[in-house]
Amino acid sequence: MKFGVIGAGQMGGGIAQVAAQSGFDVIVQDVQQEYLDRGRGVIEKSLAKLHEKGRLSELPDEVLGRIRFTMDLQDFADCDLVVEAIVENQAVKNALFEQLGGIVKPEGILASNTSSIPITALASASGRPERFIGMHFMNPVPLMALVEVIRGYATSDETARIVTATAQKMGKTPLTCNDFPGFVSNRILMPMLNEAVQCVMEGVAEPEAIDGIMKLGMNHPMGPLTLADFIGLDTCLSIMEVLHAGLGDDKYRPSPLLRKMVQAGLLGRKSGQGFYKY
Ligand SMILES: CC(=O)CC(=O)SCCNC(=O)CCNC(=O)[C@H](O)C(C)(C)COP(=O)(O)OP(=O)(O)OC[C@H]1O[C@@H](n2cnc3c(N)ncnc32)[C@H](O)[C@@H]1OP(=O)(O)O
Ligand SMILES: NC(=O)C1=CN([C@@H]2O[C@H](COP(=O)(O)OP(=O)(O)OC[C@H]3O[C@@H](n4cnc5c(N)ncnc54)[C@H](OP(=O)(O)O)[C@@H]3O)[C@@H](O)[C@H]2O)C=CC1
Repeated sequence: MKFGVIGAGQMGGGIAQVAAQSGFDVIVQDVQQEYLDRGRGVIEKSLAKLHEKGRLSELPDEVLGRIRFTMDLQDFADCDLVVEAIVENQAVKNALFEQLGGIVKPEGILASNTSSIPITALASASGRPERFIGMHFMNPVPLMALVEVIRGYATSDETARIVTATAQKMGKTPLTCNDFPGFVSNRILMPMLNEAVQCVMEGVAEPEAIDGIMKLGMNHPMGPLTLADFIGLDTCLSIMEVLHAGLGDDKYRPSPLLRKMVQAGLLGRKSGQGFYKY
């Protein structure tokens, strides 16, 4: 299978890495050489770590050798499956899928790793709604077991079957849901993270205490503010906005502090500062 990934950020890089570990030939695109180089560096570090722990069946260079990096979308023409992992913005994703729909061979499947944007809307933009699906990996992709598979209104059974089988070949457990705002994962997770931000804003407790309470009290592997920093506060805000607009209930209102931090460029780990400094 020829596996395409658009976006070499934290998710795109992880998806490309795991696809290559599974034996697929992978091509990764981003809009600037600098982002491709950064993505490659992250993949190299992750492969080295997995190798060191005896969790790779091949040498890191053999896996890396199956990944090609490009800035040219035309290189995706012969892909069997393309997973998009660019910024969480519907207009930007729509424009990309309009383009990809005209480039990738007609039998190729297009998938989005979106956290919350309606799969059915992106499917319409692609011009091939039967061969369009949500393939939602979790962060960090090399370590997390789940792929949330989201069927759009017109996704065919064949597309769902191929994508489910591909996720299994990647060593993941695919679980399927329908196309509602935030799907299952972020409809449940993100209001909790947003509430943690609201607790900071209201002075309920310091960030360290909020995270400690949820880690030690609920056995969560990361506290909610650490996790929000890890995901990216810009991505968290975009997801809350989709939930708020899509479900029309004020219980999904993004915390004003979350919005202010994003406006200030405090995006979490990827910008060097969020609730914590990195
Ligand atoms: C927003 C969305 O749309 C959807 C989402 O993805 S929501 C986010 C979902 N993800 C989560 O909720 C993650 C929550 N956190 C966790 O599950 C855990 O903290 C974790 C799996 C990330 C790490 O687990 P852990 O074993 O308890 O922590 P930790 O000891 O720090 O890390 C384990 C090892 O993995 C390594 N590691 C971390 N990321 C890695 C990666 N990408 N590749 C390879 N190794 C990695 C660490 O370096 C560490 O190595 P050492 O043992 O040598 O130090
Ligand atoms: N972060 C997370 O925990 C998770 C995120 N997701 C989803 O995955 C997607 C990517 O998120 P994440 O990896 O965190 O984001 P990042 O910001 O790390 O990466 C996004 C990448 O896409 C690039 N990009 C932006 N616009 C375009 C474009 N038009 N064409 C090609 N590349 C582009 C970005 O470049 P630039 O730097 O120029 O913006 C960047 O390299 C989002 O939809 C997000 O919701 C899903 C699961 C978990």
